Amino acid sequence: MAAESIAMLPWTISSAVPSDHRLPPRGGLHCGSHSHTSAAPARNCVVARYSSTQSALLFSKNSLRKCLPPLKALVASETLDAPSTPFSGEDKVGVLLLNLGGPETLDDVQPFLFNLFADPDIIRLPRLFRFLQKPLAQFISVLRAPKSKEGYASIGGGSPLRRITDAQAEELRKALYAKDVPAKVYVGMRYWHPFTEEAIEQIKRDGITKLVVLPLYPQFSISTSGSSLRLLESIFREDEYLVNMQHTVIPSWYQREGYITAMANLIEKELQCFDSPEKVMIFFSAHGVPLAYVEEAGDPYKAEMEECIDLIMEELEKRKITNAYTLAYQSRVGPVEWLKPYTDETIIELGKKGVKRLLAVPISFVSEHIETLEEIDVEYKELALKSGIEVWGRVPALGCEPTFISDLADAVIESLPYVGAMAVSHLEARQSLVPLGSVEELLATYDSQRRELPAPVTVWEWGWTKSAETWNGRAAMLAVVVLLVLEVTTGEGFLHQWGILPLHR
Ligand SMILES: C=CC1=C(C)c2cc3[nH]c(cc4nc(cc5[nH]c(cc1n2)c(C)c5CCC(=O)O)C(CCC(=O)O)=C4C)c(C)c3C=C
Ligand SMILES: [Fe+2]
Repeated sequence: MAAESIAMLPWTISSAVPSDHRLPPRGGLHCGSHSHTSAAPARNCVVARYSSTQSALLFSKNSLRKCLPPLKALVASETLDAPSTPFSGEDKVGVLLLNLGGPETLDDVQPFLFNLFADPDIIRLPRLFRFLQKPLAQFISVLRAPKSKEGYASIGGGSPLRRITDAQAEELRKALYAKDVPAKVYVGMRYWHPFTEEAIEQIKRDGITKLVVLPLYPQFSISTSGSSLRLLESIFREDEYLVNMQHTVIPSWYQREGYITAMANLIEKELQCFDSPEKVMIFFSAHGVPLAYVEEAGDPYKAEMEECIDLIMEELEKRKITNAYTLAYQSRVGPVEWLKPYTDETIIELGKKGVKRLLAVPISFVSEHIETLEEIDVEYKELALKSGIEVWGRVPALGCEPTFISDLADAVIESLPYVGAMAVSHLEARQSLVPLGSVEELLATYDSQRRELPAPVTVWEWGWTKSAETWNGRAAMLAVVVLLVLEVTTGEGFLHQWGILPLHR
């Protein structure tokens, strides 16, 4: 998706954490971060948060090493509960893979887009205007559909996501079985079939007693895993069976050895296709998110992404592969600032700097999808060749790569003793296993940043105060309504400029 080609009203995303789902205040810890620049190996950044009442943590082995003193202190002050639920033969284990979903036919495109834009984790309206969420989603999805259909038509008439995710589920089931863990594996999509609700119905019919929830996004973002977990939380809350079913969530797994190895294998293999592999710049392209998600709402996505890339580069270094590399963010939407640098601008810059060989590595998603098959393979390749890059290559998405699937199976197995445990308190568990927690705990972890914003004020103030945010939001919505009316009546404006509405000839 080209940045300018997506219809959305991004100024509505003033904050990505809905206040109506807020959980009680908890303690929070941030332990460092860094910015990432081209070719300079940025060292391990940290995504470590904790809640003082229940210890849901998101961090990796490496980040733990860096943060050890404060975390040790934290652990010492907590009750060290053993994993509470020994795993018995009576248990029926289920694994729920969460994914985004994609339209399977061109007729699915508009309703799929409606579901996406109706998600408050994608478009956030100020509270006063929440009732407009669905009409707005309808409006934007109808406007966007023709362009989006073009993209899906060019990749064969629909998204391959369901087929690939189903295959991953089947391979994961087999890998678990081979490791003596018979389990059923379900697929729950956020915006298209099979919807998460459908998967949950099947889980209930099958009488699953222990569930491992595994979002298929290596790095956590409010807009992806967060959105799916929020949905899951609301489904769990309303259902007696589910309230009593034990579960645990693996919120992100970008730091796992098997995943890192699998990514490094793919990169190493693809480098061999170039005539001078050592002269190739490795170009990690991650899906972007609006900057406000990271800076206002505490989305760990950027930090996790940077750490993930450090780990992959460290692994490659061990294999004596020391190529220059860089990270950029693709698929931005509308005029607000998204995570930078942007992929398209970076490609142009690299061309200007005389880089001749680029190997694109899609890093935020484990299946081929429209943004790899169309945006990277067609749009960015074309841009690169125009910008002076002479040789372009692309690493395939992981799909059903055996090392990767086997590692996912290990992640599930390692999480099993913690299914149903209220909190993960063991230092070793935190150090060596996937970070775990219940849906509720994990949703609470990314609330920490927001609580650190200035206290609510009653008078108008400029800046990021709650009052200012509210009034900015209201003013923005009024402006949106006025602009939309003007746009439709005059045939001119930003939607036409972005190519979302056709220009009058
Ligand atoms: C980690 C991956 C992804 C993040 C982060 C993400 C955030 C995000 N996306 C949009 C808007 C759209 N996304 C669309 C499709 C889409 N997005 C991802 C992944 C991430 N999105 C995937 C895998 C897909 C589906 C691809 C497929 O094959 O079907 C679309 C629709 C596609 C189109 O119209 O071209 C939109 C729109 C936002 C606004 C956002 C963060 C706030
Ligand atoms: Fe997206």
